[in-house]
Amino acid sequence: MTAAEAGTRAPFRDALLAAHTPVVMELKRRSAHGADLFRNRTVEQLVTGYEALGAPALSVVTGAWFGGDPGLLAEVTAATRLPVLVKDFLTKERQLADAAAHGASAVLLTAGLLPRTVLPRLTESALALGLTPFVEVTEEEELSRVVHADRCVIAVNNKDIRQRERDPGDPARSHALLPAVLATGTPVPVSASGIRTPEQAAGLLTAGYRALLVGTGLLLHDDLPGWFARLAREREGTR
Ligand SMILES: O=P(O)(O)OC[C@@H](O)[C@@H](O)c1c[nH]c2ccccc12
Repeated sequence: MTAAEAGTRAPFRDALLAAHTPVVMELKRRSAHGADLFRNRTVEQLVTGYEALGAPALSVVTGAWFGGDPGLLAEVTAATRLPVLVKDFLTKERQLADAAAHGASAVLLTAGLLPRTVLPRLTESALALGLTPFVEVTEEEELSRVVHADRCVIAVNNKDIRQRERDPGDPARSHALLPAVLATGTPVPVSASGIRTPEQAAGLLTAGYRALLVGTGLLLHDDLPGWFARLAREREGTR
């Protein structure tokens, strides 16, 4: 698929809002510890598997820390019509334009790593390019820097990006920050990273998160239909 054809993709933010199974499913080649996560599967096989599970959107880690490379985005967007989020440490307008040119629908903006004035500027550039800013925070204070929250996805990262995500991650952070995230006015609060079990996932959705982002937990699980069936049952039980 060419980037022009990719214009038919649903906007990333809207896809999450409309999702039946609101889990952004991630393609990440390696864990922060260097463990192989693709496990001999091709991009195409992973994408097809995620689509069959009802993914509303995909995430692809292009950063070298996680075994990624810039070509991975084009491979993923060529394999799917789902909206795709690029996860990398993006700091420049040029990188956002490149992501858009390669078919991305959303870009990661890491609030804690960007200088105070840069986050608003990149948020505006992303919106002007038709990209959903996926703004990731780890602390309440970082939320005060967010602009245009109504047009952004705001995600709480349960892992510590300053430790290069080598910690296991704790969904308790998402539970603690939810009121502050909602107060920004984002329609799509997301909990990201370190979500391993369907029980954790259901707990976060029941608490009020509109969507989740899961990478390692899915990539290392051998019965994903079972994982999602369990998530559905857990959510049903709390309704
Ligand atoms: O594999 P996990 O624990 O489910 O996490 C996914 C995702 O959030 C993580 O890959 C990530 C979070 N922030 C990032 C920044 C760059 C690259 C990757 C990331």
